[in-house]
Amino acid sequence: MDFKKYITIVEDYPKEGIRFKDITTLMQDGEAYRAAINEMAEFAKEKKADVIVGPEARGFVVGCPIAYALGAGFVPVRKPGKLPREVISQDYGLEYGKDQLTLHVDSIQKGQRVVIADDLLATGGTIEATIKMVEQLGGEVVGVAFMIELTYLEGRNRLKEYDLFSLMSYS
Ligand SMILES: O=P(O)(O)OC[C@H]1O[C@H](OP(=O)(O)OP(=O)(O)O)[C@H](O)[C@@H]1O
Ligand SMILES: Nc1ncnc2[nH]cnc12
Repeated sequence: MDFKKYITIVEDYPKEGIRFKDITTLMQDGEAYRAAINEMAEFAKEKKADVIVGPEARGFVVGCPIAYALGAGFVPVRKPGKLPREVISQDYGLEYGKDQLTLHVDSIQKGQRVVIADDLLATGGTIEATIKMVEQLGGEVVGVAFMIELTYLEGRNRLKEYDLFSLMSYS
């Protein structure tokens, strides 16, 4: 399937100079959404993932259906103040800002095989911060999966040690 035809590019959003890749037009098409998730789920299955970890908010849209397809658990990574119990946290930078991510301390068991899923890889800051937290809890990151990779931001260079899957890329 030509997934790119379902993505809408929005110029200068949320800041001037950013070409925003909007996945909502893919999600609203049932066939395209299912086909995209199925391909990502196939990768996670090959990696024998026990748990899928996804960062708020678009990582939920991608990570939850992958977890469901595999019968694996889903663990949310959230922005500060959103998880109700004890968390670990990690600062990170974005293509258009700076933030912090958090993860429940008891969400990953030592030695669990973890695939991290998100809609898009830009600078890699979000995923790098997520990986650090998963590893801090003793999880083994066996793969990282994205719908979209922005190759010009070279996020992949920060993830050299990890098996990376992306459905489509923009250069
Ligand atoms: O590779 P990076 O430079 O870290 O950028 C990619 C991240 O940016 C977006 O999330 P955003 O923080 O905008 O949050 P949202 O999913 O809540 O919209 C996107 O969903 C990725 O998680
Ligand atoms: N260009 C972009 N489009 C959509 N989401 C993003 N997250 C970071 N950069 C992005």
